[in-house]
Amino acid sequence: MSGTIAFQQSIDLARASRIGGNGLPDTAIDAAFAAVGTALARLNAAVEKGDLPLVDVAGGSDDLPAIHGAATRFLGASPVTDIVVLGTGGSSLGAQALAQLAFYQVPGLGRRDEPRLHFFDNLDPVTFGITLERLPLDTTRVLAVSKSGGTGETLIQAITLLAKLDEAGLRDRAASLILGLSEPRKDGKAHPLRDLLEPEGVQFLDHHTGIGGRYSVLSNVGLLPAAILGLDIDAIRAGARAVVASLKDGDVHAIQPAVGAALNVAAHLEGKGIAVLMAYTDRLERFAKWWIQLWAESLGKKGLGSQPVGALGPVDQHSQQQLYLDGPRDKLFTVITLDVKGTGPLIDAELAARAGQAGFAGKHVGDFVAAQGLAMTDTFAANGRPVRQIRLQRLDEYTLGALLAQFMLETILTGFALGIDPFDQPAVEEAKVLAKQYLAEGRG
Ligand SMILES: O=P(O)(O)OC[C@H]1O[C@](O)(CO)[C@@H](O)[C@@H]1O
Repeated sequence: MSGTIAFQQSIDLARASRIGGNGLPDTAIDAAFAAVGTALARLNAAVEKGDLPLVDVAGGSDDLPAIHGAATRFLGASPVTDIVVLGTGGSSLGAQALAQLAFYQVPGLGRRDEPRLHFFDNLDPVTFGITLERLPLDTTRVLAVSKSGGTGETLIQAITLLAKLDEAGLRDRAASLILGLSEPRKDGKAHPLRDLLEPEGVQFLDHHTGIGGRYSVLSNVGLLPAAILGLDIDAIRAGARAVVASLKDGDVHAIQPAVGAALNVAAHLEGKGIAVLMAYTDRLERFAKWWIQLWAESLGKKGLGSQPVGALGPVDQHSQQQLYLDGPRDKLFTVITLDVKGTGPLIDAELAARAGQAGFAGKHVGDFVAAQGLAMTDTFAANGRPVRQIRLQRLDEYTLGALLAQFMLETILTGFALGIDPFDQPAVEEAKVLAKQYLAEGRG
């Protein structure tokens, strides 16, 4: 039996019938649901045939003991002060989204406990150089992730790190300090990351060959770092499983990824070219980053697709709200709120009165944030800006697993419904190849 879906979704305030003429007309939403119904049948048939391993993995649990075991071996017996994850795009962003549950890079707070966590998904000579100097290498563990094994950034980081170990007299310990995660070597073919690290004795876990990087968060790519951080990966999967199981529920209007896809398809039909995801919790800041890659790389093809924008509430109310409410009517908004009423520090009544804010008195910080999320949603609607609401009771592993599954499935269904292949990314190769050529030629 599958569990309950960890969030509530409503598209009511996206409808023109609710918010006026600039909302999405029912005719567009009905047409979108018809297209998504066909897309859903295609998706379910592909799952049935075993052609969509990402869905099997998201809904399964057989591989979890192996991931737990790998996490234990990775940490080893001696104390670990720092964990470095090398990898970019889909080899990093999903793990970062999960790591925010353990307060990784949460704005204004960050993670204070050891092991410290470093995701090097962007290549910056200054940042990487300084961190390499500062890292206590003998108590650092490195996870090098790349589906293809050929990504320049990841390779350069791995090469320089290996050289640093050498310099520190630790190269003979590379096998216990580094773990790789990549596709298996194909017969007779070069595999740059394995070719680099395996001669040092570095072990590799296999990246599922049938799961693209941006869809890999619920595989060992996201769950190994999560397990290393002590997150409950079984609960992450359980949350995802509930969403996956709902795909067979029958009524397309009640299947949450299908509802989300229909909304986006309707927005497409109405010429809204920008999708904004605004979450009212710091711990979903990386989730938005993860979704941006998922959405952009999956759907931005052949002149189609919408521009994903990540926003954080309430801070972006003080940055982008003016444009959102009064700028071009080209956006579909998704507001994710967390039930934070009654949580956080109490606002002292006397001090609130002194600041002339009697309305703050006796309230909690969470009461204000909850009021802001609702006020923002209602203001979108009042200004005729279509907005989808996703409400979370709590933010934990189960909920995040559900959200990750929801947004991956919604993306696939949107692609299928619009006639876009959501699994390839033909355009990204060009600049990658050129960059390696320019590097060899000394250009830049
Ligand atoms: O996991 P890899 O093969 O290193 O690729 C990293 C990222 O680079 C891309 O290929 C884009 O350049 C993404 O699709 C992918 O997630």
